[in-house]
Amino acid sequence: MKFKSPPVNSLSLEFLTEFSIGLEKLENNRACRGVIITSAVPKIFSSGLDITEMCGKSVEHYGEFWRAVQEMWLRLYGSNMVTVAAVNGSSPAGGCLIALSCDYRIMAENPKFSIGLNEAQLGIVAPFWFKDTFVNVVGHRIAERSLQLGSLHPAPEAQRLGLVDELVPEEKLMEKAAAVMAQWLALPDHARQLTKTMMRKAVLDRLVAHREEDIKNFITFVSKESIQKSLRMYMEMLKKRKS
Ligand SMILES: CCCCC/C=C\CCC/C=C/CC(=O)SCCNC(=O)CCNC(=O)[C@H](O)C(C)(C)COP(=O)(O)OP(=O)(O)OC[C@H]1O[C@@H](n2cnc3c(N)ncnc32)[C@H](O)[C@@H]1OP(=O)(O)O
Repeated sequence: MKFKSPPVNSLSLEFLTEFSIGLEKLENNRACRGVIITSAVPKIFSSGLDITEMCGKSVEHYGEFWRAVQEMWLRLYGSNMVTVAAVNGSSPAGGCLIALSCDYRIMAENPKFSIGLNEAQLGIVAPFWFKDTFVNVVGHRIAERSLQLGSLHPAPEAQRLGLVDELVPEEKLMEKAAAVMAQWLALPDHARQLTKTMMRKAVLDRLVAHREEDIKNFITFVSKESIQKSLRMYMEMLKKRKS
């Protein structure tokens, strides 16, 4: 799957819905045993959740948007397929969550590309299931420090922390991703799938059990004037940085 929503592959409601439907179709296709996720937008894997979806909209919209974010994660993190992220650009916040939800992460070895859960820098808080996914990849201590500081880690640092599994030159990324996919697909599906479920079930079940509460929390949180102000200021900062 190649993300192609310029300029930055931000995860809008429309993008998330299309991504989830795409994953569902592949999941139901018995001929498809694995998926490599990458980007067709130069230098950007995904800029994370579309901030405009969280600014100045109705309560109903926030609810619909958050359900779509949850749905995407439940499908990807809970997928029976082998999932490999070929991270060919920067990947903050929700973009990082997509990579973390895959079975294996390969990143282009460009120190200008960074990845991490930077929510704290926006004045917002990563929800518990973002945190759980992060902890399952890098461990509690690294996740705690990185989350509190809202760190975006340049590719070499991300590899040192275990946030990505390996770095390769950009031109070799897809070749390497295909080789990793072949290695994982060499195992019998049933054994690999049951193992994956065993490792991920508790974290998936936690969101399923608290899904409606999580939506309510998101709506309450994002509707606060202080949070709206932080998000508006962040968007202005992005635009100013450009000019
Ligand atoms: C206690 C209870 C807690 C419950 C709380 C529940 C939930 C709250 C948590 C919600 C979770 C949110 C997770 C997220 O994903 S938030 C999004 C975080 N994303 C970012 O911080 C990335 C911001 N973007 C960048 O850093 C850069 O844009 C870049 C990705 C590095 C690319 O840089 P560059 O190539 O230089 O491009 P520009 O910066 O010029 O951007 C082009 C264009 O795109 C707009 N844009 C960028 N990112 C976003 C985005 N995420 N959403 C919307 N729009 C974005 C940018 O403003 C430019 O627009 P203009 O061309 O119109 O100026």
